[in-house]
Amino acid sequence: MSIISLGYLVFEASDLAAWSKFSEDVLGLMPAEGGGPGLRYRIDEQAWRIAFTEGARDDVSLAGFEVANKAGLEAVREKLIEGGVEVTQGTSSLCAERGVAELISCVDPDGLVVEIYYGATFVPEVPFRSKAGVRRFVTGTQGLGHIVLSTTRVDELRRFYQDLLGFSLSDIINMGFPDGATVRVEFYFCNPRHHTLALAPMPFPKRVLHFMLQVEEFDDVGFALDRVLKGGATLANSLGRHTNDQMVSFYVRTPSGFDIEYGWGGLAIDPENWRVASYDKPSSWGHAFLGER
Ligand SMILES: Cc1ccc(O)c(O)c1CC[C@@H]1C(=O)CC[C@]2(C)C(=O)CC[C@@H]12
Ligand SMILES: [Fe+2]
Repeated sequence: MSIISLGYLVFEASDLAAWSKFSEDVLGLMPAEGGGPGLRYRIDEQAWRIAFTEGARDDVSLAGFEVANKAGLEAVREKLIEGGVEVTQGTSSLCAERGVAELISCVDPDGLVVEIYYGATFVPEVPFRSKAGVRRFVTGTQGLGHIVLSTTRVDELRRFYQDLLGFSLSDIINMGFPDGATVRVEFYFCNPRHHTLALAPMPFPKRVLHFMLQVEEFDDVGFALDRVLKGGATLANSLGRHTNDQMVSFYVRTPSGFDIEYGWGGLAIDPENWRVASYDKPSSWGHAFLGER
């Protein structure tokens, strides 16, 4: 009884007009109906998945993780409290704003607000439709995608996400950099998506290095790549295939300075029978680094 998916993400962004154009015209997200100030987008039947509020940080400000039901919420609440984490009950107006039945809120060791909820709102009567022509994003039991956090406190974050929230290690990649440094990135799953969370112990001025959205059809990666090149957005890493989850993807620089990975073909694992693996490189081909950070 623990976390079953990454359900929603909120970012604080300084240029909402740029994000609005980028989200719809490049990424192919669908504006959500209603919802307070800022921007809110859908990628499937869920009422919203990704939101932006105006602010100077240009970083992720909140991650919403899903539990199956009330029993799941109580189990996670107990683990957090036992682990010494302060837990706040979401008010009914906050639940209404998020469109969930119930939520609790806490803060991870790096200061990221984490909400745990069940009972998300679905709007099947308004089908997902992308102005840019994206057919389907891969969500469902795999949740919205994955997020990679940069940190200098990997031990504390591992304790929080693995020992308290119940994430499991998928694998470890020891990445060598041209300057001779190696970074040990840890990948974690909570459902059949190979990783929902990764922890990268490297200095970066933001918490989020990138988050990943996966499309069902390979051509929708190609069409998105065309829109990036045509729309003047910066390609951060070229098309490539990752060693661990076998995802074919590219990375595009967002208006907030972190990246979005746009991918297809990621491995769906059997969470009950997974063995940890190690790799010594991030990609079997491609993902050439193009954009300055
Ligand atoms: C290695 C890998 C496997 C699967 C993924 O979904 C994935 O994003 C990665 C790359 C992770 C890694 C990262 O996000 C931190 C910044 C890194 C080190 C880069 O600059 C390239 C690879 C990136
Ligand atoms: Fe990724």
